[in-house]
Amino acid sequence: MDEWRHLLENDEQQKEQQRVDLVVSKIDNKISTTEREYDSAHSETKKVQQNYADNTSVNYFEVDDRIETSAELQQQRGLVSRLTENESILKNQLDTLKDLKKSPYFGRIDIQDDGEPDTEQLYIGIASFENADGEFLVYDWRAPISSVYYNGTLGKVAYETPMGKQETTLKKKRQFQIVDGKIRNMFDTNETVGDEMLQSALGAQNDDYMQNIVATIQHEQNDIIRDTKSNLLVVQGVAGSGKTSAILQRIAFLLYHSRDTLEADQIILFSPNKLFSHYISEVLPSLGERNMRQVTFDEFIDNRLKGLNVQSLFERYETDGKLTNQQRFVRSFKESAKFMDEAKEYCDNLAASDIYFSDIIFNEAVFFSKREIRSIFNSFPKAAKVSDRYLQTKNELIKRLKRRINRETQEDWVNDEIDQLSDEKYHDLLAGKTLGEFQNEDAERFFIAQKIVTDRLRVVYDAIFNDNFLDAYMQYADFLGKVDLPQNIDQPQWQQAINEFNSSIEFHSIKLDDCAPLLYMRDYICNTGQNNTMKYLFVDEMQDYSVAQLKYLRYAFPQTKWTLLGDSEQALFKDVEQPEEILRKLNSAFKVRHSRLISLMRSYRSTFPITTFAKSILPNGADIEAFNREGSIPELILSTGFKDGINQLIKAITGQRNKYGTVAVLTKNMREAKQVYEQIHSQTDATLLKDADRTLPKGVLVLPIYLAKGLEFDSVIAWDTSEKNYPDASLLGTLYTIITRAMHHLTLISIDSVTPLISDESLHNSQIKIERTIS
Ligand SMILES: Nc1ncnc2c1ncn2[C@@H]1O[C@H](COP(=O)(O)OP(=O)(O)OP(=O)(O)O)[C@@H](O)[C@H]1O
Repeated sequence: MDEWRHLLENDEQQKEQQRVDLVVSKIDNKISTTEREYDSAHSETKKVQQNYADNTSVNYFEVDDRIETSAELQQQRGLVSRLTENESILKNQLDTLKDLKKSPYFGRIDIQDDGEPDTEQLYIGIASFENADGEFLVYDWRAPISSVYYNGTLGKVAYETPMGKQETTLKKKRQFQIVDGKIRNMFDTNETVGDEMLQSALGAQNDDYMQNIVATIQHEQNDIIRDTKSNLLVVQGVAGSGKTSAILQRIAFLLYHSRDTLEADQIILFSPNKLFSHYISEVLPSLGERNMRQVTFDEFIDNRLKGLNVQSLFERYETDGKLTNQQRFVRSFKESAKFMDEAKEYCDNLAASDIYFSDIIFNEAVFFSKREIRSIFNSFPKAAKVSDRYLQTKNELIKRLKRRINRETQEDWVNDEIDQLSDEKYHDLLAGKTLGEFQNEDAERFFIAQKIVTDRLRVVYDAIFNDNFLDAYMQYADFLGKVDLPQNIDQPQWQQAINEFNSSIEFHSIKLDDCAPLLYMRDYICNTGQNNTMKYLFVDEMQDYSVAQLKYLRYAFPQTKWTLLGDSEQALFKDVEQPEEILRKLNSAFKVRHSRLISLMRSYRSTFPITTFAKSILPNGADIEAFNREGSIPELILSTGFKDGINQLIKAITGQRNKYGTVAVLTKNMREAKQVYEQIHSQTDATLLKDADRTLPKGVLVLPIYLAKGLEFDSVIAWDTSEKNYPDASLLGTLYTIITRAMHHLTLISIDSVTPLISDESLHNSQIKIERTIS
């Protein structure tokens, strides 16, 4: 009987292979024609570019000729950019076709619509592919019907289309693993996506880059990927549950779903660190899409507070010792939605006399005094919004500057300067004007004089344009002095916080908790800092953001739909907050309609024994579902003192390095990472990773956990999980995050007695293998 089934299966596989061969040959033909189109597009672009280059060097000094040339050049420039765009579209098509050729599809569904006599077979791959008659040989995984593959079990199924919900009957679901045009594996399944496929995807060794998960997307991940209705989508997912994978697939999905209205650079992702940005950078290109914008919160803030040394979240981890209760209250007040609301209210009610205007200085003298600026502000109706009055003040300052420029053109120094201009410089200043355009010589001279004075006074213009006439730091300090304090904060503690703010500003630096409210106040008064072109905003590791920071992002990107992802258990150096609580806070802070919380409880990254151990250290760990992948039990090495610990570490590294491509030694902070690195680098090929690093080398890596957020490694060694180093629950998230970076193997090294965060129960239940060194 078994033999009979085997023969049948073989027969089926042969038939499927024939189809793969056919599709591959059609893809091959398409590749050839696209290559020809690409070559001719490329030579066309080169020809036009050459022509453009030849033309830019002619007739430079004759004003009249230059105008003519410039119109012609503009036309050519437009042509070059159209041709380059066409060329890059063809190049993308070629890349996608080449990927398709290797593995044209990964799924097949057989469906039968009501009333139809036959079933239809649809094949699903990373992109669609049609034959010459317009028949789909491969359907894009994002097409409406493809959702059936990810969601449905056999029988009646429904799927969303642009025309509304459709129903059909799913008769068969088949999965393929096709490598270089050959079917390696195929099987029919009734599950969402069979476990065998997942096993093989997850069992692979870590790569430098994250892989797309298109062939094995799970049902609950599919909900995240295909959600187009929520304005605020919050994903709480346990470590390794595929949050990051799901949002990258979601971005690819959105780009497909709204391809006429959405561009990749209208999507922005806030990522936890620069290594992470690099790690995920290949997922979208592997799906044939361009990458979205990516930025870390630190980079974003740095860019907006130029000239100040902004404390990063990482510096905060490193420098903050244990906070007193009062310090914690101050921080959480500054990070709250209430504080931001108070800041807004303060700004809305500012009278002219309350605003900290600054003089605009030119050549060490006052050009516009703060008194003048304040009286301009005061001249606009008091009923108007402060930001409107401010904007009108800005416009008035620009008007006055222009008048000053016109007056200044009559001055002797300007005439002297014009007389000394070389012909070449003179023509440069005329840029774009023909001599005949001026009524007379005086008009021409006035035009040149205006240019010279404008150039000279550019600093004043820039000061107005960049809002330097508002002293945002003083304004913020004034707000700090006036805000209503919550009951739990003592006045002297608050005064100390104000003093600290003032003295750090004197040294051109600012603490992280002051950044969001200060920027918000400055931008809100000045009517700036808003980007209206972004349509989607994603925040990964949302538990690392304060509500105040998220509120500022909300202000900065007002037109965006939000997707926030995180894991409340992975909060570093702070207490855990429940996801429902986070959503409640965000809902009330943002006042959005259509918000949704999705929880992912299944963890895919680590082997079963590692996830089982990770669960055991969390109070609610039992809710986490471990994906069933075999592996060895995590090891705990109890060393006797630092020196012994380092010896054990070197031994563990050597053992792991024989088996795996990457072994990461993860520490609590940078200080420890440096200390460990110093001790081991002469005996291992270790690399110490720092804040600014953007790429992940292979081999042995030593890094603090905050740089490893969102990443994963074949083998992880957690450094010094001792009682001394992890004394209480405030470090539970840190330890949990370290443990869950491991894909295949986990070792913990503890100097003397182990942290109480690892319970006796897990030690006794053989969830971890203990080794003691003998001194
Ligand atoms: N459906 C899937 N198919 C194949 N692999 C998957 C799937 N879902 C997740 N994975 C794999 O599991 C690992 C963890 O995924 P990912 O990094 O997206 O999780 P995460 O929830 O963002 O993790 P963390 O919060 O711990 O950083 C990755 O290697 C990813 O490729």
